[in-house]
Amino acid sequence: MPPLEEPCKFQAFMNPTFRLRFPSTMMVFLWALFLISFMASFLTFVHPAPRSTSWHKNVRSSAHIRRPNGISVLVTGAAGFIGSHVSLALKNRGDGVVGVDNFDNYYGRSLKQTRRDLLGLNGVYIVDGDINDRRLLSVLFNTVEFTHVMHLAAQVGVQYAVENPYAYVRGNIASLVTLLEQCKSADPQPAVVWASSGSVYGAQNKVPFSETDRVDPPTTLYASTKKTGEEITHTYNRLHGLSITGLRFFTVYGPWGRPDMAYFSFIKNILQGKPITVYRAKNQVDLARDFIYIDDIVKGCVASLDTSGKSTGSGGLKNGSAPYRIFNLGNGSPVTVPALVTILEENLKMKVTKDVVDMCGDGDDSFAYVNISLAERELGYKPTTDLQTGLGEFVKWYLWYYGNPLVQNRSV
Ligand SMILES: O=C(O)[C@H]1O[C@H](OP(=O)(O)OP(=O)(O)OC[C@H]2O[C@@H](n3ccc(=O)[nH]c3=O)[C@H](O)[C@@H]2O)[C@H](O)[C@@H](O)[C@@H]1O
Repeated sequence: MPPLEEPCKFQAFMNPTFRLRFPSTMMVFLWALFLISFMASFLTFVHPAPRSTSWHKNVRSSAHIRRPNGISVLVTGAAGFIGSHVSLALKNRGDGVVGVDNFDNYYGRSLKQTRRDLLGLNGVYIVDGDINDRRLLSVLFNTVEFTHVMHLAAQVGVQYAVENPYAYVRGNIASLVTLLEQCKSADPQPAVVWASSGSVYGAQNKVPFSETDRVDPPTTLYASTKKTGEEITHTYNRLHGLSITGLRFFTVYGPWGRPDMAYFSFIKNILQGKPITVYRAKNQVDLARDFIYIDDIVKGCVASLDTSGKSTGSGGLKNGSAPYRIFNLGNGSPVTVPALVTILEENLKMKVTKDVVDMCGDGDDSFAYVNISLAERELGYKPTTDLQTGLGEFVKWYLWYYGNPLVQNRSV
């Protein structure tokens, strides 16, 4: 330590204009005090400290279990399409449910805020936060002893990945690891059920897709992040004893759905008298999807939670093997996009102009046809809503929620 009167080495690099005379001990103390308080207030702003008393009260009340042998679930992405439906179903049967959602504006916030408000009326509290925030997760897990985590938060959308690839790394990989790290360290550890994706099957020719098939190569970045998620969760199962169930959702649709998806954007254009774009695969083959109604997906999610088995680790160390499962959740009956459009036209009693565009390359999976026998056997999963009925329910909801522009001349 140089003698006090000698200017310390650090000052040799400071801009002469701001070079200070070597401060007295009191000055050093005051500077240090200032810097500590500045950093503390900055961190409080950027990383909010544990919430207020009312925040804890809301979280605890929302997590309260009201049925014998009920479960207490943290639902990530709870303001999302599937997340909001699953949260309500769990709450209605008497489970404890706490949601967390970052309310990102991928497809606008207002629909998410409305879903949040409706869940609030049903006793489900959604924390406005990002699961990449380790402090927030730590506070949540110190406030509630979650038995399960239903991880539905993700950056979704197949095409958007081309525009904003970084959102998929942060939303589907970084956030998954942050969440799993918290689950690993929790005592007791929760069981984890999370949203993988049917798109992991990529350009596979063997149909119908089965869980035992090799899943590569994925054809989109979105699918790659979901496939990576399956590898990462497998690691946390083997190393730390987390019970993991991955659900490969296919094309989920229904009331309160996602405006970025085809069925949703189609109805908007039809009602506004605008044309729609119908993509076709190479060789002018119609694209087909395994459309699955939201109520059937909710049953699959709840059954996965109920059969998850227990995580075995404590303090991050594994004590025996824990279940690792993957299930296809679809309908098992692919429908082409033109057929979907026809059903919408019949429901609306309107015709739409279709701009048919042939896709170049592998920017999308042309065909999705799924084998759901494993979920049927292990989860008692049985889809009951066909596309005609499901789309009818969606159209009714859409006209109720947005109003019918042909009637009220309201814009969506
Ligand atoms: O199966 C899945 O895992 C994925 O299903 C959907 O992805 P996708 O099937 O591509 O759903 P849409 O974006 O609604 O597209 C459905 C079909 O309509 C086609 N499409 C889409 C938009 C459009 O304007 N025209 C059109 O023909 C797409 O190419 C696709 O074949 C969801 O958006 C993903 O989050 C989900 O992970």
